[in-house]
Amino acid sequence: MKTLTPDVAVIGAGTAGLAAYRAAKAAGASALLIEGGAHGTTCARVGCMPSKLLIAAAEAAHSARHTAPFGVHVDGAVRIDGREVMDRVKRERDRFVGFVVKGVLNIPTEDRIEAFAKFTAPMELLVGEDTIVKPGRIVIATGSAPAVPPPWRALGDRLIVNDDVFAWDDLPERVAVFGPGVIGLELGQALHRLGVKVRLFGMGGKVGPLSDEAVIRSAIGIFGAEFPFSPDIKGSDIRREGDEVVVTWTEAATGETHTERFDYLLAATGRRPNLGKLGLEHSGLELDKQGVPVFDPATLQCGTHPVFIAGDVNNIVPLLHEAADEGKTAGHNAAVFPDVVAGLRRAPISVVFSEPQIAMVGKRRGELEDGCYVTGEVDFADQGRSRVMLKNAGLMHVYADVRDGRFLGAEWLGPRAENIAHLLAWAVQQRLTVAQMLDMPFYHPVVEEGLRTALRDAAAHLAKLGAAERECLSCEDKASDAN
Ligand SMILES: Cc1cc2nc3c(=O)[nH]c(=O)nc-3n(C[C@H](O)[C@H](O)[C@H](O)COP(=O)(O)OP(=O)(O)OC[C@H]3O[C@@H](n4cnc5c(N)ncnc54)[C@H](O)[C@@H]3O)c2cc1C
Ligand SMILES: NC(=O)c1ccc[n+]([C@@H]2O[C@H](COP(=O)([O-])OP(=O)(O)OC[C@H]3O[C@@H](n4cnc5c(N)ncnc54)[C@H](O)[C@@H]3O)[C@@H](O)[C@H]2O)c1
Repeated sequence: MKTLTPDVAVIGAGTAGLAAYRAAKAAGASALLIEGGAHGTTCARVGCMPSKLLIAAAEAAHSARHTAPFGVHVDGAVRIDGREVMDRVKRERDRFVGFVVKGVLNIPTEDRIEAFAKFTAPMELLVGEDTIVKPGRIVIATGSAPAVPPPWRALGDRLIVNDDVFAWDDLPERVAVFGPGVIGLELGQALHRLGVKVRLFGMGGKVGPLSDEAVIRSAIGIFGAEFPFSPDIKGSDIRREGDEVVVTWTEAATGETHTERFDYLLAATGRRPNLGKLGLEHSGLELDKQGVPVFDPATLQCGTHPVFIAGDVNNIVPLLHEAADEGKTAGHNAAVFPDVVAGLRRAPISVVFSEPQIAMVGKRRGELEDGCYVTGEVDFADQGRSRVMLKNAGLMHVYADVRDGRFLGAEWLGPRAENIAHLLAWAVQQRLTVAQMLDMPFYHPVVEEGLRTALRDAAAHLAKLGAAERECLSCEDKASDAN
């Protein structure tokens, strides 16, 4: 048995772990990076990048099929070669993974171990079978994994998750996608556009990360018009017959029961932190009800222990740029412990790469208190530039503080949302008011003119408020931490 005593041990060489390792080293600590699975990060191997590659192929197919309204006709069938689609997805994915792996291989060999780590005592890790690590500080950056309802395991190899999709050599014929969250929506729509027979199933009528009911209704209408979408089912029965998955479900809205057969069930029903095999019961850390160590979201420190937790595993905001920021905070704080500092927290931003795209910035509608904000709206159906491009679908809601007109956040689906989301997130971070945003330039004709319509609508609502409504003493605290 070998014993190592680095200043900092980082468990997990994903986006957060790599950032933590680099930050710890930059702050002058010795650091050990421990990776139990494949190098290359979730984002590059089975997450952000392969999903966007699949979506890009789907967009190409969709565009090719929808030229006629412009008077442009593609004579002959649009043919999708599933093998070629998957070949490009995997080739390009491997290229992205290759860059990450190259970066890992540049880390000195004495600074990395390839084996799973688990706590055997507070501040003691067993790594693999023959190494004990007794570090001064620990960063937990073990990421997350799909949360699959246990009864579905009976489907055997007909049950798949996102990782399996990106291992396909060819596209299947029929896939039941469960979970209309971010992953289910992105992959479900892409597969549909690539000619796979898809039905997207949800429970409770939610879509993606949206919390604004009007925007959710718009999303259900738009996606439901494009592919079979059952956003709110109850009483489903899922079983395997031969190589088929047979799904029987009841639509909550109509009470109608249906049965359909598929080749696979893709579980996109959420993700949960990778903590199960970490031996946290030996760590001395206080755990919350979900079994996640209790930690300070600013410093990422777990209680008063010299242990930090970063990335998807802490379940704050499971997004790539957040994992990178948190990794940096955790690694730096581990190196300088006990002089820990609050890390950078940027304005919230998230984008779903469906079409239309969904985006959210700043405060979600569900986080705002009634009476404390006004809503400005634009429907993209009549928005000039969107109509020109025949991308005129979607609804945007922007929220502004009743007291000072400060822009609080937005939820929407619509064209070019990935770009507009950045303008708006920057506005949130700069604490701009709606009036200040309306003083900024808007070119013509651009989709951003739709945003201006929503901001003008919010400004009009603000102008109508009386002095008492503006005072809104009840929402003082909520609004002050809107950033
Ligand atoms: C399909 C999909 C699409 C996505 N698309 C986007 C997107 O478009 N934009 C976006 O911002 N985010 C997206 N995400 C989310 C993003 O991928 C994650 O937020 C990010 O990868 C999290 O990084 P991480 O470092 O926390 O975890 P990971 O990259 O998963 O790293 C954790 C590492 O820890 C290792 N590990 C686990 N347990 C142990 C142990 N006990 N010992 C040693 N090592 C261990 C794992 O093997 C893994 O390598 C997507 C996710 C998925 C699944
Ligand atoms: N574009 C992006 O930035 C991007 C893309 C993919 C993933 N991600 C990250 O990955 C995280 C996980 O994504 P996800 O889509 O797995 O989770 P999610 O939490 O976004 O969605 C899970 C969905 O599954 C539904 N659900 C749960 N159990 C169900 C059941 N039995 N039947 C039907 N529906 C059920 C939930 O109601 C929810 O709508 C996201 O929160 C996001 O942070 C980001």
